[in-house]
Amino acid sequence: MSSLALSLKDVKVRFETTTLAFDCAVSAGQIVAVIGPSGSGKSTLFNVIAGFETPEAGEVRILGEDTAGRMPADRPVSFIFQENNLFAHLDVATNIGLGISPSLSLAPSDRQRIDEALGRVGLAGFGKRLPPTLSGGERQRVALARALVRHRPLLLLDEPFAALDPGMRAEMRALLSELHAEEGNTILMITHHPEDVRSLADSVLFLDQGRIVAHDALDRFLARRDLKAVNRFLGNEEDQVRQWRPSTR
Ligand SMILES: Nc1ncnc2c1ncn2[C@@H]1O[C@H](COP(=O)(O)OP(=O)(O)OP(=O)(O)O)[C@@H](O)[C@H]1O
Repeated sequence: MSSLALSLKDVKVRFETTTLAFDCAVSAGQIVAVIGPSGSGKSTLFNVIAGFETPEAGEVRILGEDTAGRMPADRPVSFIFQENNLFAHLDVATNIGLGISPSLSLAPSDRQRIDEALGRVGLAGFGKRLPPTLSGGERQRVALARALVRHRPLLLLDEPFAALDPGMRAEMRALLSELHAEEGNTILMITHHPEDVRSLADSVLFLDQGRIVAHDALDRFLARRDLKAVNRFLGNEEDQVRQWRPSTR
């Protein structure tokens, strides 16, 4: 049996008007697409895993360790959002350096790691640039470089390519796929885009009304017809479902 990167057991989050409940187990090394209708709880799930939201009950384990009481910075997790991942007034190298040391006490070897990470994401020589002078795709590459130098085993991506044009989205997917092959990390990715799912995901976590109602290998998930919420989300027609299905990988 493969080891677990993540497990949530009887986790409950209560907001004023709604309660969310999460149970799941994710094997190490997987890329998991997190999908579901708006308001189904995808961001809340990520906030619980990253430690930005404290559940009122239940257990969140990352690599087998209970995360109770552990601050976000102390969790073995990196997070990339749709936008605003970078400090606008700090240059690119410094933004990446924060991934190594939040107090920016960087040794010469760390500077070398930053340069290597920049090269790895196709941004060699960009270290002195300020984020507002970069394109959206370049900024997301910097965010990926910062995640790279952190070497955290769990990477959470919340619509990381949403603001990019289709060409850049495809480039970022390819880059993410390469980095995943090198790092062997576990990736959870919230996305609304079928092409993200079909080109990257091993499995799908599907949320509806604050619950994880399905967690299946991608092919199995797309073959499901037993859940109304999934049918509603994917559409009933075969050509609607087909856009989520990998053709060649
Ligand atoms: N801080 C909060 N206070 C009160 N309710 C909240 C809070 N955060 C989320 N919720 C509620 O919890 C539910 C799940 O929200 P969440 O943002 O996790 O959904 P989502 O699936 O990420 O949605 P979207 O795809 O639209 O971003 C929603 O009903 C939302 O209104």
